Amino acid sequence: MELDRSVEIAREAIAGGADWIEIGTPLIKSEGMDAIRTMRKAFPDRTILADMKTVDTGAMEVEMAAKAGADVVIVLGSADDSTLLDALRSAHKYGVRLMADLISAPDPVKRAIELEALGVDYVNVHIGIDQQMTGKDPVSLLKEISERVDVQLAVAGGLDANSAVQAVKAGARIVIVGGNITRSDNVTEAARKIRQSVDSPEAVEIRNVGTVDQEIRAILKEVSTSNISDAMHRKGAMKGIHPLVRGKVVGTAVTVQSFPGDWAKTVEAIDIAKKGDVIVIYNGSKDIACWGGLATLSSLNKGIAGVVIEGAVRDIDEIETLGLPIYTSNTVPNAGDPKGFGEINAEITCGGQTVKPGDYIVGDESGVVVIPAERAYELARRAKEVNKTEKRLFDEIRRGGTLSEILELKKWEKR
Ligand SMILES: O=C([C@H](O)CO)[C@H](O)[C@H](O)COP(=O)(O)O
Repeated sequence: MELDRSVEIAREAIAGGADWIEIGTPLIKSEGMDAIRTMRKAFPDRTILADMKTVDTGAMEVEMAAKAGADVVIVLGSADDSTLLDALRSAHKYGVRLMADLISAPDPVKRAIELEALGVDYVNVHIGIDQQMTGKDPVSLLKEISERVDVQLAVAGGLDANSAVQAVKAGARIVIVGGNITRSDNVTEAARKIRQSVDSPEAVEIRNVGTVDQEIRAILKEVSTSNISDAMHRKGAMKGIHPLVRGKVVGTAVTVQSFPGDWAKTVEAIDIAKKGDVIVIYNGSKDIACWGGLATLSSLNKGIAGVVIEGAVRDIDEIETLGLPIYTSNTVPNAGDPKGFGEINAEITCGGQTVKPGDYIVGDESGVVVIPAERAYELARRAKEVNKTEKRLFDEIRRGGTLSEILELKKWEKR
């Protein structure tokens, strides 16, 4: 099934204008050389690129890929020269071309010059998927390398219609696109967009993604708390906190440590919070409210994005009319008194999660997740990848079949 799905995705990508089919390393690891054989058979006229990521026994791995039907084989650029030279001998013997991949090479510019001298057919300027999640992209490196070598350059690393144009302008002859085509819910359309932008770069308007914070917020608005929790290896979700008023919340935390029934700090936090912040409160009592309608209206006046409370809320009818998204563990009619104990913007625990001021908080109909500020960009990007994969799966299930069939659940159960 894994292979059937890949063939189908490749077919849809070709319909959108893809020239080459790259067989990615994960598919090769999962299915072995059969992945190459199957693609060769399905697409006899296409160039098949086998991403072997060979780091040793260059000759043997190139031979295997060539005999299975590859036209171009990827060897790691950071492999020893002896591996590259033997891979080249094998490539010449079996009539395939060699692409050296600069992924994680310590000095990629120097290595590109060396690889050209060794005689590889292509050098791939590649930022790996994990590196992409930390904000790296291949285009600036590509510019630098293209000024120093004449060998044909390929580029890969999270490219979309926008960055593919920049890559072509920076000197790429081959544009390798993975997730932005294969995980799309409309593979043909996604491939067509990339094709158009590569063919007519002048027609593409280069968009500005803004500050890192703006980019994080924009991505988090697109994804769900479930996507984020998956990206965090199932962590990050608050326990026992549920949506009270419908609506999505994305913002940075202003934290409040307060004590049962004491609503002074919870309300003072509204004055400290800035537009777009989320107030996150630990109150410690599910039986006395520390938040109500007047606090909610005050929050709306300040542009606060939402409120998360481990504790109790009252004035629910008013709050529903006001519409500020609130997540809480309980509702009661009775409030306590403003005594002034507690702290604003200290590290707290809310819903079983540690929350620091400035952490990103996302709430939706499923609940609330906390994203540590120092990993927010990476986790937002990873959540976006989860979201893309799910969209693709939705599309496949809509065509018929079931989730376990499509994922081959039985095959991948732990043994
Ligand atoms: O080579 C790749 C990666 O290392 C996993 O094997 C990808 O095919 C390559 O990065 C292209 O995919 P995207 O980065 O998702 O465009």
